[in-house]
Amino acid sequence: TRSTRPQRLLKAVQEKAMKGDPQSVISTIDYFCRHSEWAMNVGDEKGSILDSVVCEVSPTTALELGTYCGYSTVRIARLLPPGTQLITLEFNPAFAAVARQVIEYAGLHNKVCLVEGASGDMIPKMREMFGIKTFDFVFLDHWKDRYLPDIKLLEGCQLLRKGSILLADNVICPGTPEYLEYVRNSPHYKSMYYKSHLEYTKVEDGLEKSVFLG
Ligand SMILES: Cc1ncnc2c1ncn2[C@@H]1O[C@H](/C=C/CNC(=O)c2cc(-c3ccc(F)cc3)cc(O)c2O)C[C@H]1O
Ligand SMILES: [Mg+2]
Repeated sequence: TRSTRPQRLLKAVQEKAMKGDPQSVISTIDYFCRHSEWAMNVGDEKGSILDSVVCEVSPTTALELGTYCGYSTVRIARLLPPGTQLITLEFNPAFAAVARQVIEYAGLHNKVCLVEGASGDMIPKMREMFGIKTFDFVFLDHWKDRYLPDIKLLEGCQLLRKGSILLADNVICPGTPEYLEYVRNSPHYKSMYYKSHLEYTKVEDGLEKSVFLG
């Protein structure tokens, strides 16, 4: 049967990127998505903004919602100092299988824990599974209608602390109107918008960074 797009993306990484070199894995995926097949990775332009926020926060504990092929997982994990951990949630086993191999190829498996499951089920289990007290940084890039319920769940499970940073992809395209309205109007968040473009296109999109105020 015909391969899937994530499988073809993985093949490009295994054939063209340098094993153990996260930057070459990132560049290979960006080249593949720009010149062969578009895929819904955060991409190089928004990825640079993601990099700058991760470096600014330099989180000890980080959570990613929606691994997909592991592109942003590699972007984040490559910037984390030793002893820190990125937990990434993915409920599609086929995507998780590709992501595991992309993360492994980049040599970042010791910094990443990919958990197969739905965010709504797994978030309440974070403390018991990982001994996590709170998350310093959360990257949201999963189903857009799950952004708002999941941050309310993070709040409810006391997994955010004063100063925790949320960074959300696609707040313009495809768009996350309920989420934006909430983080921009709630007294519990200070929010700012980073204008950019939809990955590999000229269409406007952006990232919303929100600081939890407690
Ligand atoms: C609840 C939950 N738990 C765990 N994993 C979850 C989950 N919901 C989705 N996931 C996983 O995250 C991934 C989903 C990501 C959803 N992202 C998107 O739908 C998405 C779509 C576009 C886009 C823009 C314009 C267009 F014309 C077409 C597409 C661009 C993007 O950057 C995106 O992230 C894969 C899925 O299995
Ligand atoms: Mg996205």
